[in-house]
Amino acid sequence: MDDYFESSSDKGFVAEIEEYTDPLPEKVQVGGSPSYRIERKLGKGGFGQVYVGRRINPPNQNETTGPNALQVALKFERRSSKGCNYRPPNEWQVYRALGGSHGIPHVHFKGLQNDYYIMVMDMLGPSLWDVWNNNSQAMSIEMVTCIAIEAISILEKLHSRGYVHGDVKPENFLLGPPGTPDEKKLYLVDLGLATQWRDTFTGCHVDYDQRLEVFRGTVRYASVHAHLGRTGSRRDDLESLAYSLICLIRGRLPWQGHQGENKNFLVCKKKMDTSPETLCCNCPAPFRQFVEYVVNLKFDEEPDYAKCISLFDGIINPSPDIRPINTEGAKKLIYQVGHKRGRLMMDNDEDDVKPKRKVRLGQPATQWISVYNNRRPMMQRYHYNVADEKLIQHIEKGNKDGLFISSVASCSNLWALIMDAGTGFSAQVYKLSPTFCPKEWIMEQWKRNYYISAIAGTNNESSLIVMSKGTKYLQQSYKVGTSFPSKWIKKKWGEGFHVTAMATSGTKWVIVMSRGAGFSDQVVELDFLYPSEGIHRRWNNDYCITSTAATKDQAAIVLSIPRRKSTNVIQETLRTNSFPCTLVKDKWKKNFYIASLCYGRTVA
Ligand SMILES: Nc1ncnc2c1ncn2[C@@H]1O[C@H](COP(=O)(O)OP(=O)(O)OP(=O)(O)O)[C@@H](O)[C@H]1O
Repeated sequence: MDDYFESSSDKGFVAEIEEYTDPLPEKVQVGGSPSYRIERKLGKGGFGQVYVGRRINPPNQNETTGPNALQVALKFERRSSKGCNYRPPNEWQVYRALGGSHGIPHVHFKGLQNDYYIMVMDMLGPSLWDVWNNNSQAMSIEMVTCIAIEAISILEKLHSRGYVHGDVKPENFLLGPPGTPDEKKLYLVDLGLATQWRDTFTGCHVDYDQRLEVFRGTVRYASVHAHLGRTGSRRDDLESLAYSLICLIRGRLPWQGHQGENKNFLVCKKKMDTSPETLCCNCPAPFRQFVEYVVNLKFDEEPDYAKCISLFDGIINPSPDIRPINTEGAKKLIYQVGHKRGRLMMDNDEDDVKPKRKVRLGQPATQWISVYNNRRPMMQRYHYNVADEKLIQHIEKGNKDGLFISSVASCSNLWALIMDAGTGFSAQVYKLSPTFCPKEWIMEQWKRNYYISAIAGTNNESSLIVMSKGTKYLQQSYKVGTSFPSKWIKKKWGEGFHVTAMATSGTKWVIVMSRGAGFSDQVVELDFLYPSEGIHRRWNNDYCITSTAATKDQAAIVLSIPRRKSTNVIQETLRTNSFPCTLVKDKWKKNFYIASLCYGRTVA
């Protein structure tokens, strides 16, 4: 029997900066391109590095863009880098699909030379981050407004081709080369993290998933869903754009400055805790409305790009010619949509962009989360607000009536106890312990073939552990951590274990995993609020909730597919400020019985 007591140090995946030791080739010529000499460095990112390439034998005519241009941008990625892993970079394929479409630079040649994958692309100008930085770290509202509407149109185009960018940020928006007719044009570069939101063959939206251990993107601008490892979709690019715009106006985002191994968690928590009003203070109202709209988008919802653009109508200079950024793309988009509807401009009053529900109010709420399973009638009993010394009475009475404990939870250091006749257990022991998880006692019971079947912890570290005989489990293991141990769970899934119980104590988590749990698959929904959308999507895919736990910051819901498909469970959930006494009775009348219970974070 193995157990784990170390605190977890799970960190999201962040692109690692690579240091290059191999020299770059002196002369670049790939895929039938002209030969270039490498000049100054343009920038260095996560995986690649970008240089100016100047033609060695330039033709007489001086072209600024296109395959014959005198100067090009050369993006190098080492073959052995993490991003490539001896295969052409993902970015190549995305540029093949998108290069040259509105707001995406042309890639003219690409190929492998020496140890490098090299991409030859149109040379562009400074990034928005450079412009902001060179202007004493400031940018006018007028400029940011133009960027907003043009960037939305670029994203619309990119999304319409089935891709999401995955790393929208000021550093990845470039202007055209200074002193050329394109100097006011906006471009989006770095397609290295782009993924498809639409399946090429079926044309359907890709499936929703949450893989907590995966983080791709840039912490400062990442959407909350990206932090939480959810499959990227169109809403994420728009959320990152919103953060980029606010950062350009305000110079700073409220979640900057966090460091250390918990950075990802703290930044994400702050994003959830910051209301659109607070985030957008000192910004014109359309920016707040844009934030409210994008943070409320569903996973597969098609954003209304034209409406987003029209939010900024009132604060943009009506004359496009004197705008600091070329907004041709935005104009075209509004025109197309207007045309479809038989008019040129959107009528803002008709159906305004309003959030359907407010998910981020900046006020954390803590509630009871109770889960009910539809099953054959049985006796179930609940007790709540139970003090330590009263526990024994309730448990003994329940046992006498043929009931075993099925769930336990804690609120304000008092216990909630669910006992019922349908557990299938043959014997049960419990321990009320002043420490979170009393290792010796648990090991002792494991030796006697009892397995943990329910567990709860209070804010002051005491815990109630229930261990039972007659479970299906073959082996059990648990881990206590100061953050949700997603990596450990993933590892144990690989060894045939499934989560069978969870609890929290303050900010600590304990996860119990068992072999032989009778599940064919399992997923975790973790969020800074009750993950309603994720739960519904999982329910639609035959998962049902099998464990819940929450801290004052986060709620974790484990959902599983039973191995025996005949077990067709119908589930309902409730979130209530006080213990749902009368509601439970209503559920019983309909043959729904409490299957899981916890107290913690529900809405932000
Ligand atoms: N076509 C271009 N013309 C001019 N400068 C460019 C061009 N492409 C990239 N750059 C510069 O190089 C920087 C890094 O490029 P890019 O983002 O494509 O690389 P990356 O390694 O994928 O970076 P990261 O993933 O960290 O954002 C950009 O921020 C920009 O300053």
